[in-house]
Amino acid sequence: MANYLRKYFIMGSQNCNRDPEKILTEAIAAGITAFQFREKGNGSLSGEAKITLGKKLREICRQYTIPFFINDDVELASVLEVDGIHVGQDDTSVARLRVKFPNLELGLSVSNEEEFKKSPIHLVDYVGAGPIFTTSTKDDAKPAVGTEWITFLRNKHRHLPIVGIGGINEINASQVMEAGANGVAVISAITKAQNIKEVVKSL
Ligand SMILES: Cc1ncc(COP(=O)(O)OP(=O)(O)O)c(N)n1
Ligand SMILES: Cc1nc(C(=O)O)sc1CCOP(=O)(O)O
Ligand SMILES: [Mg+2]
Repeated sequence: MANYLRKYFIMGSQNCNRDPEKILTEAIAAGITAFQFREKGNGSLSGEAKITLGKKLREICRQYTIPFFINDDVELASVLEVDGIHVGQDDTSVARLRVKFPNLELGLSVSNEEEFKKSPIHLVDYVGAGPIFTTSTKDDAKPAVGTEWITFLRNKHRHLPIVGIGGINEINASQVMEAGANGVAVISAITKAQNIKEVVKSL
């Protein structure tokens, strides 16, 4: 059941202080199980530059058979021949995506009870639950919800694939798993790591 969620790495060039291709290649060698291209926020690329980087990162994932997700950008989903799409509550609806991309994995962010109530859980392959801890990576992140949020979702849906996100690192990842998550999604824990191999192993 969605084993690819276990160590889910998310990255865009705006998160990197060195070559994103090198960071992704090191993270794959270290054992990540999925990758999401999230080119978004201050300093991110757009237009042709975004597509060019997306193609390079997609090719690396293809080479190592790592599932490749795109964040938000539905047009790029086809261009990059992605394995899956991750959307939030205010992005393209999961219902539309399910019709347009019947064979892709679909992930949806669910950050609180209000969002949970209006989410078509039966249409998604997994939910991204967070921010579990405080994060400085996403400017418009909602308030941290703690690992209780994972427990809440797990009690509602015993078999729902859940990935925790937000402020997760090699030290607190075990709390997220113990609360019932299938995996952890991280950005800065890997992009800012001194030693990617050690961090991914510890996750
Ligand atoms: C695995 C995963 N979970 C949550 C998110 C956040 O998605 P969203 O709420 O749409 O916010 P942005 O990432 O688009 O800023 C995610 N990307 N991945
Ligand atoms: C992209 C994203 N989504 C979040 C959510 O709560 O939905 S938190 C977040 C940023 C995660 O970055 P880091 O691992 O560096 O904290
Ligand atoms: Mg989004």
